[in-house]
Amino acid sequence: MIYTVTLNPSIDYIVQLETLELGQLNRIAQDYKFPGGKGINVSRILQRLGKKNAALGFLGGFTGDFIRSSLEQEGILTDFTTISDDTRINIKLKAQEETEVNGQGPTLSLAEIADLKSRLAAVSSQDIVILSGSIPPSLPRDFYSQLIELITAKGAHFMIDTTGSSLLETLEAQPLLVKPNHHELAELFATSFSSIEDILPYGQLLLEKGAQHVIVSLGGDGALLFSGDAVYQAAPLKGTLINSVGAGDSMIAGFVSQLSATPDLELAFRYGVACGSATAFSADLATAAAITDLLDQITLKKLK
Ligand SMILES: Nc1ncnc2c1ncn2[C@@H]1O[C@H](COP(=O)(O)OP(=O)(O)O)[C@@H](O)[C@H]1O
Ligand SMILES: O=P(O)(O)OC[C@H]1O[C@](O)(COP(=O)(O)O)[C@@H](O)[C@@H]1O
Repeated sequence: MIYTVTLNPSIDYIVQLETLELGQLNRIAQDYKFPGGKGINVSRILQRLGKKNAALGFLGGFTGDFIRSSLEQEGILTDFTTISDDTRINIKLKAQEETEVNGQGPTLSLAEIADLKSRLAAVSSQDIVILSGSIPPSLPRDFYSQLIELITAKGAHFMIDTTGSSLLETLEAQPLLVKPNHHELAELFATSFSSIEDILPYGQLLLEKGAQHVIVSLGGDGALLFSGDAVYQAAPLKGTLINSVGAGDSMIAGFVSQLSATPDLELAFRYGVACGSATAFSADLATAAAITDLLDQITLKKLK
């Protein structure tokens, strides 16, 4: 079974405007509300790919109710911890350029935190747990490490998608996958990249530090996969960018959906790229049909 854990879910409020003028009254052309947060996006794509999974994390208030019922309507198993504070709303402004305004997240009580841990204690060696997204401010900074200790003690595998020291600290526990985008990777090692060649040593460094597979996503420029001594590059896919929110999460879902079923790494990477791009070309997350349409268009090059 695949579990996703979203410590800081959100309603993603997508707002489209012709132009955004700060300090003026702006009228919205179109808006959408989607259940969001990184692990929740992974769950939604896994479900569309026919992979049974359960979504865990903290949900509270009217915003939390919206997310829970949206996921249940899509047939996703939910096992969230109910909290007394409201789940956040993240604003995604699509005007001349994309601007994101993400909330900090709710305050959590000790009992709520203990409840999440007890739900996760049910995992076994057959399971994969996907830990994804930011940590609400009331949780200790090493909270992911605490969860990883609990998960690996049960023999389950995990993947993690977070940033900064929260990511680095978890590498020695050998995550199945980490997927920084190139900005996050540069920030992680206080450097900057001007070419694919610049990125290669840092992807390999994440493997050396313990990750089993590394994907470095490059937004509209494709992606790189590092595994063992091999490095693959996926060429960019052409299409009209509609909403890139959730593209990275979709990529993780596509990759893990295959990795959990076959040892064919290239196929898993193709699925990852197809899911990421299909989401970037959609208003909401990608549909199964949109993903299948893109699968044949992906070109992989083995760099090493
Ligand atoms: N504009 C785009 N055109 C085509 N594919 C895209 C586009 N944006 C994202 N993708 C696909 O989705 C993947 C993840 O997107 P990215 O923006 O790098 O991740 P994140 O959302 O984590 O920042 C990319 O590696 C790429 O395959
Ligand atoms: O937990 P964070 O880092 O604030 O990110 C949450 C946001 O990330 C998203 O999961 C999208 O993530 P990606 O675009 O990286 O795939 C949104 O749904 C959500 O608003």
